Amino acid sequence: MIVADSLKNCFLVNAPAGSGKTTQIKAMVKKCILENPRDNILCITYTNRAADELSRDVDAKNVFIGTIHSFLNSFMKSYFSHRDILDLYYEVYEDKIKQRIDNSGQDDHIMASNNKYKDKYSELDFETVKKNIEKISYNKSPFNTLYYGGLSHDDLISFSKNIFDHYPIISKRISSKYQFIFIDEYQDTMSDVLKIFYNSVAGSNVQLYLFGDRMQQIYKNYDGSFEEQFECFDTTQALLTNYRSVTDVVLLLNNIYNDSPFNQDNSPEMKLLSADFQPRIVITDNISTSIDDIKKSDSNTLVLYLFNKERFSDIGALNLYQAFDCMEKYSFGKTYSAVNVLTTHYDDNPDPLMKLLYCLVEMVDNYQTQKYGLIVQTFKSYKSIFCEDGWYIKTHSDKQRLFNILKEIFDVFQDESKTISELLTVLERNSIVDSVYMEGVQSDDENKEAFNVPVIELIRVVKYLRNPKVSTQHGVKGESHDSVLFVADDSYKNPIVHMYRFFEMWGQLSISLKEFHQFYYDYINELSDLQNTIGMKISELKKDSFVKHEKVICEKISSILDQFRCNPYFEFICKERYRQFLVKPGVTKAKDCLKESSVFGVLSAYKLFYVGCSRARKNLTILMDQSKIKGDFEPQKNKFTEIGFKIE
Ligand SMILES: Nc1ncnc2c1ncn2[C@@H]1O[C@H](COP(=O)(O)OP(=O)(O)OP(=O)(O)O)[C@@H](O)[C@H]1O
Repeated sequence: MIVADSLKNCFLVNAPAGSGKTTQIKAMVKKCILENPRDNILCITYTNRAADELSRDVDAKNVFIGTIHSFLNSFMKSYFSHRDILDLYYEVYEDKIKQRIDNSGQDDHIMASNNKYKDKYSELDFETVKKNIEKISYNKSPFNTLYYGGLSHDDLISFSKNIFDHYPIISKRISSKYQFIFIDEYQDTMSDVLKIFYNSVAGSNVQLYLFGDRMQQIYKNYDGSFEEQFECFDTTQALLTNYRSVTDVVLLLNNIYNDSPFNQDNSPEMKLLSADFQPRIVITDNISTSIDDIKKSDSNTLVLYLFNKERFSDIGALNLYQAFDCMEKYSFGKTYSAVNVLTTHYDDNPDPLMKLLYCLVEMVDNYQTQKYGLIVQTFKSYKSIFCEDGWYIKTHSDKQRLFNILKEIFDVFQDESKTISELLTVLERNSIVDSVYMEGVQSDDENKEAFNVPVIELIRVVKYLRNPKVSTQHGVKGESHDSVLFVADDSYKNPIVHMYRFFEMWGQLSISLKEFHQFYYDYINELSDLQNTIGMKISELKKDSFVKHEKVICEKISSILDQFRCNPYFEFICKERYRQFLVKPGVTKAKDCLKESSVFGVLSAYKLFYVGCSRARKNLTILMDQSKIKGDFEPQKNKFTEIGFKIE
């Protein structure tokens, strides 16, 4: 491993909520431009929206602000037609290309795309594909177009990493081009991306800054494999002023963070303000009545709900939730959950089907309000989704044709009986969506369930998300409000949040994120080690497979018990289940004690609780459901009081 600490050119600025990280990056970029006008500056943001926000008043040619995809797309372009890189491409993708040519599963969509290729080039075999690809490109889509050298979102990153690993000289070109590199939201950045930059700049004079807050980690992009490198970063630059909240809330946040180097003081302006009441815990036996009462006393209260199955059910979008919730690609452990993809704006939506559908919902809105210019702009901005021949207007008749198509789409959305499948048929008939994109959406078997969902459910979710008075766990970041009401809730499936178990643990333990995270990563390493040994997921164990692997499983359980013997997190969350297994070993008990989600659920509750509280500028209320409280409430009550809440 390359050690950077002797060079002191890698900085990790982990700073709590409201400490002005985004503001600081902007200020540093501007300072760099002024002080080092000849230097090049690279600033990687997590979303396109964040990039737009950051670029708003930075206007200099030597600054690149964008997502990792837009950066790699621009940086790798010149290498993508190089012979050696093309050879690496064929090496990496040969099997996939050949499998697609063979189409042994007789997939209709693949057959159609193979025929299309043959129509164009008269034959289709691996050598022909090789002969015809002149360069590789990023196709800005979730799907690879491997016959044409097109890399999808995921493969742009994995293939670029492959290139950097094979050709360190190309990796070094990042550090010879950029003198300052900033990465925002490092906690949600893939380890591969962190490694690309770290490996490039270590040993150089380039200054690499990672900004973010581990406590606000939302996605499962980061897999814990950059921990050793983090140790080499200079962490002395701190942002310890909170510009968002009044003193009571900041003191509370410090207590939740429970890590003295990250203790914040609030700004002089915020010190002058005071809340209408001390942060409070309200315990109720009727959540919805209490929400109504609180909103009546302060109608501007922002209500933070856990977006879970019940919430989708309440807003009339249960079918949509269920269709996505059963998809393997959004199951527990994957980067995104069903809730992520259903609550993310189309700009940054990682799911191809939802990105397309939410784009259409917006177009339909614009159609209704006759903002046709905005519709054309959306078509233009998403060239990988929409087929230019379908929407391009040259003549009056093109205009009329497009208008008719929009009307047809609008009518589908107006009809409560129509399904997503019927909407897709309209799109296909009118060739408005790019054929590769449509093929990707249609041929993904996991989407089948979603095709039967009524389109009206999409509108209900979008409308709900637009309400400025409610927010979800994923919409929470970046927002703030004078009065916040955090509704404490559990969710045992997608998203996994064990809030009341977290409260119970908190009553008994002094929790710190660093130690809790470390335990989580160490623990899941053990679980994945076991899964690798038995060659299957623990959750898929059945009676016979358990018997087959019983010896290995029992050994692992004993070694985990030994390894985490004195770990307070393990003791609280897992130990009882392990004990039960030892009393009477069996498949159910084994699955029960080796469940990653029991640890993850409490960890995610801790982070969510912090993020929720941090959104309040002045008044903060936590609403707890009496019937969901776990264990003895007395120690929990003491904990809440000790950290700055009053209990009502
Ligand atoms: N130096 C500053 N002076 C005054 N106000 C500031 C300063 N820095 C940030 N702020 C304000 O404080 C608020 C929080 O800032 P910002 O969003 O940059 O923080 P953040 O650390 O990125 O937040 P979070 O991590 O909670 O999303 C914003 O309203 C911002 O305008």
